[in-house]
Amino acid sequence: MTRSGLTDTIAAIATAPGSAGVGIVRVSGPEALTVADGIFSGRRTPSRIRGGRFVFGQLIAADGEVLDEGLCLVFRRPHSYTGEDVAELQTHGSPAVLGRVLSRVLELGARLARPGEFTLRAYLSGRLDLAQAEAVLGLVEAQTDAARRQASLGLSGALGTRVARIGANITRTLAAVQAMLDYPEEGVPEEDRELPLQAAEQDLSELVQSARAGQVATRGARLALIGRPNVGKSSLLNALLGYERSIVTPIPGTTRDYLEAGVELAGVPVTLVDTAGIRHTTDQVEAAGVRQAVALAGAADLVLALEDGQQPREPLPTELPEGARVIRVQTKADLEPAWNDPGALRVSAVTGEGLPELREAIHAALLGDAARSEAWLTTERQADAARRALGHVQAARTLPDDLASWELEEALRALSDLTGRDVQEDVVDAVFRNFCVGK
Ligand SMILES: Nc1nc2c(c(=O)[nH]1)N(C=O)[C@@H](CNc1ccc(C(=O)N[C@@H](CCC(=O)O)C(=O)O)cc1)CN2
Ligand SMILES: Nc1nc2c(ncn2[C@@H]2O[C@H](COP(=O)(O)OP(=O)(O)OP(=O)(O)O)[C@@H](O)[C@H]2O)c(=O)[nH]1
Ligand SMILES: [Mg+2]
Repeated sequence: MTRSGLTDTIAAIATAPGSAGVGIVRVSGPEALTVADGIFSGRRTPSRIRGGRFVFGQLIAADGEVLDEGLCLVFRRPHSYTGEDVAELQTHGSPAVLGRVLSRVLELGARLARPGEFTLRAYLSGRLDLAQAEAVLGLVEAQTDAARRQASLGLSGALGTRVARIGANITRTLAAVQAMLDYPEEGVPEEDRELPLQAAEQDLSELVQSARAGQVATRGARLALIGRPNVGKSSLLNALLGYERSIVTPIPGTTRDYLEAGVELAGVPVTLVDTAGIRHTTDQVEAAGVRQAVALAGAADLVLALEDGQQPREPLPTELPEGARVIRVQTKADLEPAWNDPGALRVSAVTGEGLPELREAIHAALLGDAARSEAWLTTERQADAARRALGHVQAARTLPDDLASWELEEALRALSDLTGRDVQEDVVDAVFRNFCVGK
């Protein structure tokens, strides 16, 4: 996508394909209002409508046929989403009406917008930074409330504010370091050099940690139920789902193959994975299931490690993968417990006791403090920039002044990549390629 096309007037259907009460064709660019003049007939022609106002009228084809009745809503630059003149033609929302309106608009001189081009123009006119543009995409694609929430925070510019604060701290240290290099005899108070950098490091590492939660909220998480045979894995999966998905019997070794089911937990799309009970066995089929269970635990974002609350404790014959996030669960809480461990959540799949606490713990493990955070990193591109900035800040804290100064400059460059103020064109193109036409 080149930036030279900004003199073009672009148009697209802005609403989803299919039938709906209302549909919108959006036109943006220097000729937007004169293009709208050619199709819309009402009390005022579009180029005479004031910004922020709408007029009711008819949409007219080239041969004079009335295509539909509708509204023309006008925005005047720079007070529009794109920062350009914009006319919205709001019609009844059928593909037939919208298709005719769009082709008339194209005949009148607009060109079909490329994917994301309206938002690209908002970015190029300085109305949105790149992280906000990514948040727009997140809002359009949000499938859950958690995804919507973080995208909405991103669009508000909260991330930009936070990044600016980090940048200001790094700049303060950079100034102090450079002053020390230039006038070594004068000396610089430690709080001007060390404290802002500490704050920046703290802020950046929180941001980097929020990236995992941000991606979990958008893409969802895999949660594996692991434990010895008969501890109640399949029963707990069914209880979390609210329906009988997995077979439950009193016979140990009931689940042999793994099984997946989707559910929304605390606003996050979660895939629950039921697995074979882990034990040493000579049965080849069961042994394959056991190997699979261990592998599934390794691939999961979170492991629920279940132990039978009513049986004497017996450790798993295999170690859980290193680094796995684990919630320990003591099952069958409705029965007399055979052991006590404050580190395990007591849950009953039969009475539902402990389920709310378990859901809460899952939410906390998946989203953690990021759930309350002011701004999250939502894309791998942002996470990468934040990690690079953090690496340079950490390096600067250990290096002598001349080298530290270079690291700090690199950190500032990585930060500006994050919100995308002066980034390379190919980075911008990669972001907007993911959009749909009309956004
Ligand atoms: N009909 C319609 N609904 C929509 C959009 C749209 O383009 N059209 N949006 C598109 O994504 C979103 C809203 N985003 C928008 C952001 C800024 C402006 C805008 O005109 N801003 C001007 C004027 C502000 C004001 O009057 O207070 C400005 O900021 O100067 C419009 C929509 C969601 N709903
Ligand atoms: N009272 C009580 N019984 C439970 C509870 N959860 C499971 N059970 C019983 O424990 C037995 C085993 O339950 P499952 O859910 O099949 O256990 P599992 O861990 O999936 O077992 P495998 O698939 O064989 O590894 C069944 O008889 C269940 O009815 C519970 O919370 N309370
Ligand atoms: Mg089972």
